[in-house]
Amino acid sequence: MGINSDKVRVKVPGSTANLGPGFDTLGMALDLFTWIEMSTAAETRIHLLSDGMDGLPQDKTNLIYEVAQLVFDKAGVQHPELEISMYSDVPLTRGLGSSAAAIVGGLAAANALIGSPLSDDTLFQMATALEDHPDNVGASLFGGLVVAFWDGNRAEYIRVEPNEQLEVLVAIPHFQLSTEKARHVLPREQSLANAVFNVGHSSVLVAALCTGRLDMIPLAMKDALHQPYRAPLVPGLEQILAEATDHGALGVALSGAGPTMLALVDRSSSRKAELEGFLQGTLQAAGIEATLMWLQPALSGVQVLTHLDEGCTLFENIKGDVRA
Ligand SMILES: Nc1ncnc2c1ncn2[C@@H]1O[C@H](COP(=O)(O)OP(=O)(O)OP(=O)(O)O)[C@@H](O)[C@H]1O
Ligand SMILES: N[C@@H](CCO)C(=O)O
Repeated sequence: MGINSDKVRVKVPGSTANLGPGFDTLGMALDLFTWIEMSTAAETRIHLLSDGMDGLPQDKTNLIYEVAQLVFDKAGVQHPELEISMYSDVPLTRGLGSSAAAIVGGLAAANALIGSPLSDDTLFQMATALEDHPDNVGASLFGGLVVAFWDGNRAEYIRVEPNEQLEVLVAIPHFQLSTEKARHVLPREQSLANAVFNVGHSSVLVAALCTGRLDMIPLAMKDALHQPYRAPLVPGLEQILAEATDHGALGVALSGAGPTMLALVDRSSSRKAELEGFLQGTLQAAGIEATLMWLQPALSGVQVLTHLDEGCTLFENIKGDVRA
C-alpha cells in the first residue's frame, strides 16, 4: 500500500453529546468545524492556525499526529514524517467535542493519505476507543444525530436525520472544563431509580426527535445521571436547566461534559431574543462571562475535501467558511 504524495484536507464538525439524558449515548454534529491538512514531509511539523489553541503541543505528542500513527499501524504502512496544519472553530475543552473532532479528523486525514484502506466502521471503532465513548466521535464521523452504545469492545450506532425545525443556541462560558474533571465528579454507582429515569427519558427523547414530536422535548430532555453532579462546576447551570423552557427553549442541557450549555429551539420561535436575554442574564448574575452562538445541526460528518486549491494555504482555502 502506497502513501499518497499529495496533501489531504479534511473538514470535521464539532458536536454536542448527551442532549441531557443520553449520557455517553447521544451525539449531534454542529456547524462549528475543524479543518486539518496532512502531507508527508522530510521532518514532522505541526502548524496551529487558529487562536485559542494555546497549550496544544506542536510536536509528535499532538493528538492529531498520534492518531495518524494508529492508522498507519492498523493499515500496516511505515510511519512517514508528517506536515500537519490545523484550523479550528471548535473551542477547546468547552463541551463542543474538540477532542472528538481532532481524533476523527486525524484518523480520516491519515486514512485518506494512504488511499483509504480503513472503513468508516473501523475508524468509528478506533475513535470510540480513543475517546472512551461513542457519542461525540459518532457525530463527527457521520454527521446528524447519532444514537450509539459501546460495550468496551465494539460500538454500534444508528444515524438519525435531525428534525429540520431544530436550531441550537449555545452559551459558551469563558472558562475551560476538561472532560476528565467533569467525569471525575460522577458517582461510580447509581440507583436503579436514576437508571430507569434516564432510560425512559432518553428513549422518549430519541422517539420524539425521530417522529418530530417537538412537544415532548421539554418533558424528555431531563437527566438524573450526570447533570446534577456537574452543576456545581458550572455556576448558573442549575437555574438554566430549571427555567430555560419558560423562556422559549424546547429543551436545555449541559453540552457534553460542559461547561457549554445548549438549548434546542424551534427555528420558527418568536422568543429567541427572550431566551438569549435569559441565558446571558442568568450567567452574568452567577458571575460567568459567556459567548452565545446560534448553531445548526451539521448534516455531514467528516469530509475529505477535494475541491481545494493545492497552490493555496489551508487558511486561504477555508477563510470564507470559518466563523472567526
Ligand atoms: N485540534 C486539536 N489538536 C490537538 N489536541 C486537541 C485538539 N482539540 C482538542 N485537543 C485535546 O483535547 C482536549 C480537550 O478534550 P476534552 O474532552 O476535555 O474537551 P472537549 O472535547 O472540547 O469537550 P467534550 O468532550 O465535553 O465535548 C484538549 O485539552 C487537547 O488536549
Ligand atoms: N458523554 C461524555 C461527553 C464528553 O466527552 C460526557 O458527558 O462525559
